[in-house]
Amino acid sequence: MSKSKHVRVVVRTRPTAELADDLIKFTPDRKAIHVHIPKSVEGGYINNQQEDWDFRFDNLLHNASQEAVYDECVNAIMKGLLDGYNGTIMAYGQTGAGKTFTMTGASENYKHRGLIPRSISQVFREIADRPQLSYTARISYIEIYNEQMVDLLGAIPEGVKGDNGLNVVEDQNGTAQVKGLTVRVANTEEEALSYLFEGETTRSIAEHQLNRNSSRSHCIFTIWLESRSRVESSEKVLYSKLNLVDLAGSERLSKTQTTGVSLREAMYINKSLTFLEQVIIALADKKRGHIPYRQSKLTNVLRDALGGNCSTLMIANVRCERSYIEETISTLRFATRMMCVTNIPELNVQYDPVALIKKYEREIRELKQELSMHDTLSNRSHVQHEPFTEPQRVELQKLVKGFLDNEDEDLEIVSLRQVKELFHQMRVLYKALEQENEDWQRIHKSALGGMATKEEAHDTVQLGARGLDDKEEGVGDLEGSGFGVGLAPITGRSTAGGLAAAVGSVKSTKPRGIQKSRVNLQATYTARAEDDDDARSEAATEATSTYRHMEMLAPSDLTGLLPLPQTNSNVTTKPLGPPPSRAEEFEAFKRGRGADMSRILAENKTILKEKRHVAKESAELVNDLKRRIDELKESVERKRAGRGNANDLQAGDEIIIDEEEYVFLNSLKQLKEEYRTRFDALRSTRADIEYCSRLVDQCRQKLMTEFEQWYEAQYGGQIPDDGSDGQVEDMMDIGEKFDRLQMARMSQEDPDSLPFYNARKNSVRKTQKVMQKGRRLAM
Ligand SMILES: Nc1ncnc2c1ncn2[C@@H]1O[C@H](COP(=O)(O)OP(=O)(O)OP(=O)(O)O)[C@@H](O)[C@H]1O
Repeated sequence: MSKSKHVRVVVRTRPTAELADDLIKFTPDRKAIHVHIPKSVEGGYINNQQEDWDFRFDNLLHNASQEAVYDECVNAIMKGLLDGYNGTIMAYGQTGAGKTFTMTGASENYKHRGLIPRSISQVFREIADRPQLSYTARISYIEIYNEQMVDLLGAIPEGVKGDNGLNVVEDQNGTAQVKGLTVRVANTEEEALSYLFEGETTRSIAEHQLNRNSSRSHCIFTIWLESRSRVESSEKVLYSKLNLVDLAGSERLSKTQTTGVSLREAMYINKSLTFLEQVIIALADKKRGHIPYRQSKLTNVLRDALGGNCSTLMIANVRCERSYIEETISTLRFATRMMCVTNIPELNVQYDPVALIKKYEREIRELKQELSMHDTLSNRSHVQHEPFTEPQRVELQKLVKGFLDNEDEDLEIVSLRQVKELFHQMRVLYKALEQENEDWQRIHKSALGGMATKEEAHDTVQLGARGLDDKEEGVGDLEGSGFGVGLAPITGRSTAGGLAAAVGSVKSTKPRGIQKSRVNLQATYTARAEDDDDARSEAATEATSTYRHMEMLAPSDLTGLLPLPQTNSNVTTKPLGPPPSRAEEFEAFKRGRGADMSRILAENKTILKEKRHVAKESAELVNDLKRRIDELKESVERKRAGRGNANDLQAGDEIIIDEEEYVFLNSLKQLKEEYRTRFDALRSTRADIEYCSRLVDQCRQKLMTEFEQWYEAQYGGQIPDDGSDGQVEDMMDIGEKFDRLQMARMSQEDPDSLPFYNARKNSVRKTQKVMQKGRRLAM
């Protein structure tokens, strides 16, 4: 059924007592017809060009019974229909040649019933004979009259115009469908037959009401079948249909006029049959690309029967009386052309999505069972095939983070699902980093915009000489002096002069008044963990999240709290005499106009102090852990050395360790885990400290800038009565004072060392900045 097949054509003659046997001869094999019309004959036939015609068809049914016609025309197509192939049987011929008799038959006489009722009966018989399949039969019946479609199973049409809501559309497979057509389910043969009769009734009512001639219309009765197996997987659904088409009379226009058919009707009939002929000619011409199906409703609706995926059969109904010889030749010529049309019958299979999903679920279940069996047999029982849970995702993210931080040398790959999740987590981290970077730059820009020289927070907890970034020894290495917590070395500090020189103010887009800024603090340090342990403790996460949403007041939140300096000389009232000392005024300023900022500065300092304290304790703990780890490592090394040379071992020999070494190794593992946890917590705290320091600096800067502006507005460029240069000693915190003292001491001891000192300080600062940036990017 998958090979191309030409349209089968069977000629059926209407029985007559006046057979023109001198003009029409049938070959003994009943496959061919010879028509002979001698030139100058009486009776009015015009035949100047040709005398003889030979037509060959698939079969000739002369004086055949309805049953014989059915057996010849329908049996093969019916079998295909039940198996999922489409079929079309159409009756073509002049008016009165027996098309309707062939297709519908005489409704009052059971013996003379036509192909449609016989097909219905056989469909239900076949369905009953195939209990292994579940069939659904549906019926539709459509009439095309003057290029208008009428749904014969729908409401009786009220007017002659329009298609009564019917529309020919193409589905996704390019198959034409009549949208809006009533398609009724027929559970029994009787039900299906009742639809046929209902359609006939509607047709005759319409004929009567609208003054139609039913022989001028095309009728398409369709049996739709849907089948699925009751025993096998039922997601496979077969769809098929059988079109039983009774075409309008094919007589020529001149003839219709003589028989009283209205010109308009005759033109429509002629037109649609001409289009049918054009389609058939186009299909017969293998070089033709375009087939003009859309020219008429008939060809559009029947497109899958004409050069499509249907098994198609045409019954050419002819009359063999002398007076109809011309029409008979015309019908036989059309039928001959029709034989050149080839169709490629195809199985119409679709898959029920719901049943398909059920089937796939079943298959997946079975495959999982098989996979888990396989895993067990190949010692891969830890491999997970289910989607990852949220905690597992968090764990994987930690793994990725450790890998990116160089803490873990390798990521152990256990399954494709895990690889995908790792990549996903990598993307998540990358996005977070990008966002963080953007946020940081924004904060940095707005908050530090005014800080010209004081670039680094000077009270930051400093690492020891071999700090967090020491790639070889790791954090807290005692040999490298471990963590140093407290005052930073002098190289890490800025000068009081630098602080005093800082100018500018921080702009804020927030409304006036204090606002708390929620800042996402993310540890920005990169450190290499010493060993290849991939387990990271939850405590680290907790430690990070404790400060993640720490609320501190940023100086930018205070914009508008401080009084704006009054620069308008008309408004400012300058006191007479030398201005008071800046220090005194600054103290007064902190109690008055700058009270809020001063308070916030103090609060931020307190928070910073607390965090330093936490960091100090944390660093001590980490150092202690490191020391214990080193001790244990040495003990393990000693044990190993005592075991002798590993080279002495033969292949397959097992290394045996004693109980003490086992305890050492166990403790070592636990200590390392704790070390990582503490280390992560420390790193998180340090990130918080860095941020807090920055805030403290900003607050201080803001307070001082506001004060300077206020002082300038108050006293202009007057020299204070204390003779100071305007620097505010009181504004310096202990770190700044320390810096200054150092500077003073060094300039006293060796004034030449100052440039060196300053250059080194700047270089350290730059290096710190670069490293910080690198860490941020690596996170
Ligand atoms: N094979 C046949 N045996 C007996 N009677 C027939 C046969 N073919 C046609 N007739 C009779 O001929 C008459 C016209 O037939 P029918 O209506 O089927 O022609 P038609 O081709 O459908 O015409 P129209 O195009 O007008 O619909 C009917 O009365 C029908 O009973």
